[in-house]
Amino acid sequence: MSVQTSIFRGQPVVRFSLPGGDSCMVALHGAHVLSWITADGVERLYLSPDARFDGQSAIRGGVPICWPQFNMRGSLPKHGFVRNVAWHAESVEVNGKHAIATLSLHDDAAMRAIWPHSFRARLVVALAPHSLRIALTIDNTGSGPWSFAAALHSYLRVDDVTAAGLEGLQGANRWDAVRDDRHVEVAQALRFGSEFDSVYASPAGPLRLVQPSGTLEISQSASCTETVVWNPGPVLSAKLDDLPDDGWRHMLCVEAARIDESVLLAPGAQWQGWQQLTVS
Ligand SMILES: O=P(O)(O)OC[C@H]1O[C@@H](O)[C@H](O)[C@@H](O)[C@@H]1O
Repeated sequence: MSVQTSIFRGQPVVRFSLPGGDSCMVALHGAHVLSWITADGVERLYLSPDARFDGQSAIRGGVPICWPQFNMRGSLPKHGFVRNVAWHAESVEVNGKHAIATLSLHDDAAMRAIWPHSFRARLVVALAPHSLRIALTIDNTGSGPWSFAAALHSYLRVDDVTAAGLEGLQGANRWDAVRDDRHVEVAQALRFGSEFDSVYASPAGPLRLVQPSGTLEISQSASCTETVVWNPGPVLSAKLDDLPDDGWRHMLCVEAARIDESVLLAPGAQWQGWQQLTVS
């Protein structure tokens, strides 16, 4: 059965919702989750009003999928190439209190020209009351092993990032990419206001994004061994032409990632990584 799509800013999207009112929208381009609105009408993801929707560029906001490379750590385009191509909408199932959308991507000649491996990627977006779970599954469909990095690069919407705190990383090993400095995190709650770009060794427990308006719990699979926290701050925000100058104030990226030790996947083997967001 084919999946019904609609058009959002010129691009095909899949929309689904629960009887209680929670809803979600996913672009086929990049299998990019663009919106998650809870039943109280609150949008939980940040999507830049200046994001490019040209069917080629990475979309600024929502949940970009970074794969098979993180950032510039390799010879591929920044954050890999799957956020720049159209995925296939496989299915949307709504049953009772849950809705699940599945999108997939297979290697093709254009991808093999820059990364000569056979793979299948699948993104499962599961919506439940007050929660969203995004799971990326990678299969090696080729005849030799290959390795990759990955990140679910979620842009969480915040009312004012300077009034928010991110709890749960105290005691975690941190690489501060802005200062190129490694240390153990001492802060009970991270605070934001200038450029923040750090890779943390993932703690065992969930993180909490605490705002005056409420708290979002963020958890991730053990297979995602790092958590990236990114906010461009006012100076970098002004330089990014697909983000308004004050965009930094309304977003915080908390990314479930696999970076420092890449995954080595044997032929026929499978890997999965997920992030779950829960409004508490
Ligand atoms: O602008 P892009 O390619 O989407 O990347 C945004 C940011 O993504 C974060 O994951 C990185 O830690 C940052 O260094 C990077 O700037």
